[in-house]
Amino acid sequence: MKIFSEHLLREKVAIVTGGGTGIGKQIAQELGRSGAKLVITGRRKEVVEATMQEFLALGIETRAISTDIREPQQVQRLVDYTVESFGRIDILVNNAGGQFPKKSEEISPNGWNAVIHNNLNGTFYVTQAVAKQFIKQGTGGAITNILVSFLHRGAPGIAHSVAARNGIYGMMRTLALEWAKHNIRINGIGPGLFVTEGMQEEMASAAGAHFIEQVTQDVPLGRTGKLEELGWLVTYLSSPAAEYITGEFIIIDGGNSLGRGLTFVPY
Ligand SMILES: CCCCC/C=C/C(=O)SCCNC(=O)CCNC(=O)[C@H](O)C(C)(C)COP(=O)(O)OP(=O)(O)OC[C@H]1O[C@@H](n2cnc3c(N)ncnc32)[C@H](O)[C@@H]1OP(=O)(O)O
Ligand SMILES: NC(=O)C1=CN([C@@H]2O[C@H](COP(=O)(O)OP(=O)(O)OC[C@H]3O[C@@H](n4cnc5c(N)ncnc54)[C@H](OP(=O)(O)O)[C@@H]3O)[C@@H](O)[C@H]2O)C=CC1
Repeated sequence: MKIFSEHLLREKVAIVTGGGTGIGKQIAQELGRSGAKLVITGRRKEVVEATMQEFLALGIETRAISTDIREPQQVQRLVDYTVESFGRIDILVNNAGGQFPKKSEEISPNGWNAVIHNNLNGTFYVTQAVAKQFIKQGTGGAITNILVSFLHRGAPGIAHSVAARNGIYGMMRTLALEWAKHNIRINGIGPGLFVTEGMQEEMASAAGAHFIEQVTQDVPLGRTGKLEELGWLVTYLSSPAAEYITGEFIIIDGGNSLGRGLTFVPY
């Protein structure tokens, strides 16, 4: 379904980290269908290049480059490549990330650091490099961080990831204040359960075959999310329609984080 005009983001240039797979791919596609030129990135070159070919076939102007967001030099290369390709940057989606489920008493120091480094440090490196380009351009820009629905509630089994995402949340609120004078907006969204290959490999395989069914039972709207629903939300936040929104966190989880509600209903 097409919600937004193909002209909404015309002449805008967007970087999507982790844009070769799953949620990032769908967000990139929706930004592209709304007129943005795309640079998609991830560690696996063959994955981002295959996705680029799919987007080019849809008529979306796309470039792909491999980047490990944990490496500041590679991140700067991503920014330089985007500016060389399209002349500017207007939109950043920090989607790359993830974790492995593990009881907290069993997470090794190295495992803890790996998840913090990938999610929190990596997101800062990309955000800082792109914001410097926004400031240089004098155009402002829109940044959206893909966080998790249980950011404030907590989630047993992934303490490292919840800690890292809360770190991003604190960073995001601070940068919204610091960079408002440059008209840089920075927001976050918290997806509930969206079925992707990555999610199934990392979460469902560790948590058991019924993980998805079990989580879905707790979702008031009775289903998992559709990937395009994330694409629409990020497109909105990246667009002029959201020009007065910054530092905000929006949960998109079918009501899952509301819990089951009161068991007593007064009617
Ligand atoms: C209700 C809603 C639920 C929704 C929940 C959310 C779902 C999602 O987020 S879906 C996203 C799916 N994709 C991912 O999660 C990607 C996951 N992978 C990564 O992000 C990275 O691979 C990494 C950060 C987890 C690890 O990166 P890396 O630094 O390359 O890892 P190393 O191999 O060097 O290992 C370092 C350290 O971490 C331990 N470790 C790594 N993976 C695992 C694992 N799967 N299980 C257990 N431990 C792991 C590894 O053992 C190392 O520690 P030491 O052994 O102590 O050296
Ligand atoms: N699916 C879900 O239900 C939910 C997902 N999320 C979050 O949404 C995001 C996308 O998840 P999803 O699409 O499901 O899973 P994926 O595993 O498909 O997405 C992770 C993406 O991030 C990229 N990536 C990971 N580490 C790095 C790195 N160091 N440098 C560059 N790219 C990296 C991966 O590419 P590569 O391996 O090639 O580097 C991959 O494209 C993640 O941050 C996830 O935690 C949040 C809530 C729920």
